[in-house]
Amino acid sequence: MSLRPAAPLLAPSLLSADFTRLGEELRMIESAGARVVHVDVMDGRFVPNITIGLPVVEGLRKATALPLDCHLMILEPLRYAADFVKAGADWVSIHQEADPHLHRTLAAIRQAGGKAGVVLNPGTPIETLVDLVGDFDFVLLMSVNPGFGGQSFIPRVLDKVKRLNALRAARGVPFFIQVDGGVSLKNAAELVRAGADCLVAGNAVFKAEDPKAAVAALLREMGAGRQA
Ligand SMILES: O=C(CO)[C@H](O)[C@H](O)COP(=O)(O)O
Ligand SMILES: [Co+2]
Repeated sequence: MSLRPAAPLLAPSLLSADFTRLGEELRMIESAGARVVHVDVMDGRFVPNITIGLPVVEGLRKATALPLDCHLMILEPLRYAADFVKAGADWVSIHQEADPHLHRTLAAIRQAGGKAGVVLNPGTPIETLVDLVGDFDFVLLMSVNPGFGGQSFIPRVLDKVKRLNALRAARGVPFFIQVDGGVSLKNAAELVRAGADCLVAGNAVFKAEDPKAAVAALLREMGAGRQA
């Protein structure tokens, strides 16, 4: 049994998209080959920014068949996590740093029918997840401090991906590893080689001169990383 999905996934982050044309942006990434959409939900409390909420997720659900990956950067995620699944999210991830009751919130996401993920800020060690292995479907490693798109990748996260990959192999449990923040053509292959299965990219896709070509180029790099 492989512990990783068949092919690495690219999840363009709508945070960097044109919010006046979200339907078109979805169609563009879909036709370019993206198979997941990343949706950054921020509450202005856990992070210093406010973005998307439940009504927008409901709208996105009607506009695309792609899985919606909702990254909740909110305090007290248990209050809303199942509601995001009901609104149309397929994957819901919650921050380790925002929730003292991770086990309960992960169970609520799964019970609502979603894939449950835990997110770790750059400074939060992977060892904090050891006693939850089996209770989540994926781990999202932040490679920037959450709150804003367009920041620079923090290089030491690469080693964190490797260590999480080793932990997965040692435990033999098939969760997938996602990386979010500052992903670009410069680091995509290396991240996949280190063990990442899903890369989130905002600016590298939507702020590129040719976003469709950027998706294709990132997917190519990721494929090369998997083969290496
Ligand atoms: O969670 C996030 C920020 O908190 C975003 O998903 C992330 O920053 C993606 O944007 P970029 O690829 O431009 O860094
Ligand atoms: Co995100």
